[in-house]
Amino acid sequence: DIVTSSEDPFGPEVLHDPLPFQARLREAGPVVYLPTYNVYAMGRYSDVHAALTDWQTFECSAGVGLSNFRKEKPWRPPSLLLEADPPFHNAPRAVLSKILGARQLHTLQAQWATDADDVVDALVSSTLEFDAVPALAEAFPLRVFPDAVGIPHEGRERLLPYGDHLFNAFGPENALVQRGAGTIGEISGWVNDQCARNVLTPGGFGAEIWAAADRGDISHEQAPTIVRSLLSAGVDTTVHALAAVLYALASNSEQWVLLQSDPNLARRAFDEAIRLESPVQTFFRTTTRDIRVGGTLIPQGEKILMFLGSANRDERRWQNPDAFDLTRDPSGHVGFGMGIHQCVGQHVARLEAATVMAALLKRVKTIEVNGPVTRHLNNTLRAWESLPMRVTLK
Ligand code: HEM
Ligand SMILES: O=C(O)c1ccc(C2CC2)cc1
Repeated sequence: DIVTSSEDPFGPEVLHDPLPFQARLREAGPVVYLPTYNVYAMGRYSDVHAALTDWQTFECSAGVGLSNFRKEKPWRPPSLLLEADPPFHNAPRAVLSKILGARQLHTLQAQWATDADDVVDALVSSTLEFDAVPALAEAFPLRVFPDAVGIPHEGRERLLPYGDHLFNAFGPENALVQRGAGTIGEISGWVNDQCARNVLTPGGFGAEIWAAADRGDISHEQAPTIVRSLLSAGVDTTVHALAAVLYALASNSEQWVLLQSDPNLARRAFDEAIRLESPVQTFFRTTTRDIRVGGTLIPQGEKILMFLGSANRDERRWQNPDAFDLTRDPSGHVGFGMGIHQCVGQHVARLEAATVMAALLKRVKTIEVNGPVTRHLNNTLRAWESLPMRVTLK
């Protein structure tokens, strides 16, 4: 009674345009076995949501990529949050929840608003036609986030390639992973060096993690790996999420007009863009026991591939799922995950996006796509290579 599919979700065709495959996956049933990778795939919202919120049955400590850490050595020491389960997950999670919580970010809000105004003003005073990927989606997070973490300025250009390889490495060892393999050793060494106490600026997120170790909330051995979590999860994700919301607004001019009439819709616009594009497309879990899903018995110890992007466009859960619609309530989307591992940095991401959109709304009258949009292929990220845009000013 096992439904199977011989399609390759990590091949270039599906990575380039995942929507047709995801529609077939949802149609085929709650669980579809993919013999190509010996994994069980879920594409429907209800099944993905159920797996994300049942951490006892669908564990993370065997890794949240294709590789099973119980059978293969991880390419880097496991994350103490992402690749950990209770009880080991609890303390590191509590520490980051406190440091990255919405309340803490008020001090950053004013500074980031100024940074966003500076980036937008400098851009539109030099040109009204630009590629939004380098000019905004990369420029703003790389200007504000490394400083918020408190790492030195030297070598920050390594952050994007580090994240690109990290997200590729959750998938199979295909050409995308091989492309990064040559430089990841040097890049990882640099990333690990940025997690040391003595290089981190006082008051930054990194120093706060070390202060939590001084309080005994975590151990000093754990502190650098938790700083590494910020540098791993906090850059490429926000870059491609920002590109997603800029693309959505530029290609749905009536939604841009709606946003201009009510700037408070900016946060909803970001979450709706994350629902629609799902910058983080997929993650895995490993079953801790035999479990029946739909009509399929999944044995213990099997890898489950959850398609967050598919769940976020499931017609069983969303009306007119493929529309970017600021009148819809996007809450409940799984673009930040769900349950005990739900993105602990989501408030940071939302603040970055809200400040950029506020700065654009102040200066820009119209925004439109002004040339071919190209994608950057990655095993896990729905990522952008180029987003040519044209704006007019107020
Ligand atoms: C729009 C940007 C972002 C997206 C789409 C995103 C997405 C996600 C998703 C889907 C998960 C759950 C992974 C799973 O269940 O296996 C997650 C977890 C996580 N995210 Fe984010 N993230 C974003 C930004 C950030 C930022 C800015 C930070 C740090 C400041 C961050 C730090 C983390 C960490 C540490 C975890 C692991 C949480 C845990 O396992 O308890 N993320 N994120
Ligand atoms: O803790 C980490 O290293 C980590 C790495 C990547 C992510 C993805 C989901 C955003 C989350 C956490």
